[in-house]
Amino acid sequence: MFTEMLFSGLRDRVFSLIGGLKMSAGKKITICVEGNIGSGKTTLLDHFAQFPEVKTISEPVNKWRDAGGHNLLELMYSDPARYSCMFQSYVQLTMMDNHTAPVEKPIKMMERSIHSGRYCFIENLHRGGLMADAEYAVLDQWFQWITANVNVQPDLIVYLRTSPEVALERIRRRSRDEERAIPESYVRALHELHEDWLVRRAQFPVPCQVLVLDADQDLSLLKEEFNVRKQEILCRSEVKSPVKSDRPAAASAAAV
Ligand SMILES: Nc1ncnc2c1ncn2[C@@H]1O[C@H](COP(=O)(O)OP(=O)(O)OP(=O)(O)O)[C@@H](O)[C@H]1O
Repeated sequence: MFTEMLFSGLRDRVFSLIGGLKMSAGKKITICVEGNIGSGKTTLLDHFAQFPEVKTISEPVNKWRDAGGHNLLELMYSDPARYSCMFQSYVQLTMMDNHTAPVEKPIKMMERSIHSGRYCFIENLHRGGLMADAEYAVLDQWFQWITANVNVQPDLIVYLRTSPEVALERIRRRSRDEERAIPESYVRALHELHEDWLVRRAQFPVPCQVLVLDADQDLSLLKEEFNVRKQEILCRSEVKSPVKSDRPAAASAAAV
């Protein structure tokens, strides 16, 4: 028991040292926070914003609510069949912007990624009959081009895993104007797509290691877990029970 503790302590120190060396060699780390609507992504980012080595890029939804004076989120929910392709093309642009934004600090932590846009949201709209085949094909070709030519590769995904019931309850409680009409089926379908992608790995590639956190727990307890697992979340120690990447190291996208 004592030897085990000593060994795991030593191992964490080694990983932390490697993380430190990676950063001191100028390699910046990007962490993407994923999870269903209402899973607590902004809470996690707000929590980590206090650390001097972390630059957070949170609430991309604010950009979607004010794109050149247009609330694209509202348009999308008011008539998804008409506006979801336009909306998702803007999401891809804003996500690519966030992935490539230069930061001074060693760690960039961003809310969502271009990957969840494609594998969860675009997929959901197309499967649900709200996006035409041709629109889906064009968005997919943009996605394939971007992931092959631009560095949108995260080092770690932190997946805030909720049950659809908890996500729905949080969405109802915060009552964001545009989200009032979200059907329960939409949140359930998004849950299944996050699970397919990040846990079951049923259909789409996972671009990096995944750390899964139980985000059904009360947000104050979740914040305690953020503290306890800070080293793992910041890529400084080995991720316990990770979901591993599908992407061979050599296949990662070229840097821009
Ligand atoms: N590709 C997309 N990526 C993210 N959100 C999208 C996308 N397409 C549509 N949306 C909508 O944007 C809104 C924001 O959802 P998102 O989960 O990104 O943030 P959030 O709910 O504020 O996060 P949290 O509550 O976990 O902090 C939701 O209404 C969601 O349905």
